Amino acid sequence: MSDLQRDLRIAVLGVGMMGAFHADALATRTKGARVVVVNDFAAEKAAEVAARVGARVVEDPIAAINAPEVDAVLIATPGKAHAEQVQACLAAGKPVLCEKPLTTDEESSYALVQAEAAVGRPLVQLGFMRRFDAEYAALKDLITSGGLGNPLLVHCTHRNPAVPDFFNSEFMVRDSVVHEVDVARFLLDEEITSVQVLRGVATSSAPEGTWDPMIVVFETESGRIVTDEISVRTGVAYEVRTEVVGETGSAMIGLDQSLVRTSTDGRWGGQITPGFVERFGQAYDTELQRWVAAAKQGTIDGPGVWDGYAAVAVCEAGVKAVQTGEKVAVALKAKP
Ligand SMILES: NC(=O)c1ccc[n+]([C@@H]2O[C@H](COP(=O)([O-])OP(=O)(O)OC[C@H]3O[C@@H](n4cnc5c(N)ncnc54)[C@H](O)[C@@H]3O)[C@@H](O)[C@H]2O)c1
Ligand SMILES: O[C@H]1[C@H](O)[C@@H](O)[C@H](O)[C@@H](O)[C@H]1O
Repeated sequence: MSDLQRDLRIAVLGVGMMGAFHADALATRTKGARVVVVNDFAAEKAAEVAARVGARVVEDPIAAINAPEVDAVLIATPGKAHAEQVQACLAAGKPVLCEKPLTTDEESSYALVQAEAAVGRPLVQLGFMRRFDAEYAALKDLITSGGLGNPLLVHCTHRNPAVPDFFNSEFMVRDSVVHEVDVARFLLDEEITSVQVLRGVATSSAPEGTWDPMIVVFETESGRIVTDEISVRTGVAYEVRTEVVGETGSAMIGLDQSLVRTSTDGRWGGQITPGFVERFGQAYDTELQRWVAAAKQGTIDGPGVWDGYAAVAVCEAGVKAVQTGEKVAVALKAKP
């Protein structure tokens, strides 16, 4: 049987909330894929997921990547573990789907850009799943086809109902705002050149010293402005909206994607998606299916290592902007 005919054999690293979701999707909903190795620092989580998907546990993450039966790797460990694990995938020449953020600092992200360039082919795909969401794809098509005229402004809203206390303002930028950084780059097809963060009154549920919500303002190479409201403790639901204002029209997505309006007892109402799995379920599945098909051919099909690096560089400037209240310039290094 040729490589393209048999299932892609995957190692999943980190089977917490996101990794367990991806492992189940690979095992049950993705064509041509098989999870053969599971790794997690928490042995009981690894054992539970491995038993469910019919894989074996490998206790060391680097050994899991290098296991001879593994063709490709999905990394869903926390961001601070990504640099070493993605490097190991590149060293082994194995395609990898790495959850965002690529790493937690610009230098280590750029080292991965260089390491992939040394390999000579794209192997690293980033988990910016919004690019695979039907609404974001339609918005991108509308812009590309000229349906809004020249895009002038992008307004984003990103609200999570609740997060753990370690989610301080810096983490909000690196882990949450990173999605809008990629959305802006994807929709406008240009780099971000500066970041400013407006820090207002914080919600009483935020820990001392954490600005939640914040308004992040980006400028792009051509001078366009992108705004992002990031709120992670609304206590309400998962709300992700994006509006593009162009010269001849505007378009907004995420308004009521799952809002089934019901009318009973003289009242009307609906439900907002409670979390990212409900909102982006289709996007995660499409992302995985396309990655599996590409990885079988030894490549990627989606945002790559440069997109991961650029997003981390913008977020690093964003962290400085949070700390200082100043507008901070983004200077990307050379693209190999
Ligand atoms: N694309 C999305 O919408 C989305 C949603 C949620 C999380 N994420 C990303 O997925 C990643 C994981 O987030 P999560 O919410 O699932 O976190 P989590 O804490 O629920 O899970 C992380 C798991 O990794 C394990 N782990 C930690 N360090 C490890 C290491 N060095 N090697 C092996 N295992 C290790 C932990 O024991 C834990 O089980 C993060 O990068 C996060 O930003 C993306
Ligand atoms: O890791 C999660 C995930 O990326 C979600 O999509 C985002 O809404 C959260 O803010 C973030 O913390």
